[in-house]
Amino acid sequence: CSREDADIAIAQWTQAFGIGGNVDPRVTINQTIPLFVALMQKDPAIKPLLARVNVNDVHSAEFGAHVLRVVVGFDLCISALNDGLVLNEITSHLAKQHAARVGVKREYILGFFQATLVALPQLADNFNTDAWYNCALPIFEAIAADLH
Ligand code: HEM
Repeated sequence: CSREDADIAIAQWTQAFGIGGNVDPRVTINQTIPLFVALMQKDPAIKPLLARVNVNDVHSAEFGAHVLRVVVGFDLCISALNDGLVLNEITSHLAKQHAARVGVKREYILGFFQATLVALPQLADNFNTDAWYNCALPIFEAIAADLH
């Protein structure tokens, strides 16, 4: 993840999900819900893990709040791409939070990376797959580091 890759990944993520700009957070939430829905269709074992955040109604305020926590958490990571020490602190914290949730598997987090690969080209101009692989994939891997 070169400095150039990082800058591209940050810019395209920000454009697509609108965090840090003037985009209504409801837009961000509505764009992210289908990623979780696709993940759960692929692997139904994910659904019970999200029962506490009202996954039975993905358009509920509770599920929206959960999705926003995920996006904001990921945004913190992406925004720290040019500061390895900070990035490491954030991903370590996220890794611990997920390791504490029994049933969350490494493949779910990596599946979420794949879901972003499908969604981002539709949301960002001239989406750069290489930059996303080089810079975003290591973030997902770091979040999954303590999972099996
Ligand atoms: C880049 C990807 C992800 C990020 C940045 C992320 C971030 C977060 C954050 C910030 C929380 C709240 C933690 C807390 O307050 O304790 C959370 C909770 C959680 N995440 Fe993730 N998450 C990601 C992907 C996933 C995926 C793919 C799954 C699939 C199973 C998942 C499962 C959970 C569960 C089960 C919780 C707890 C829900 C609850 O409050 O009951 N996460 N995540």
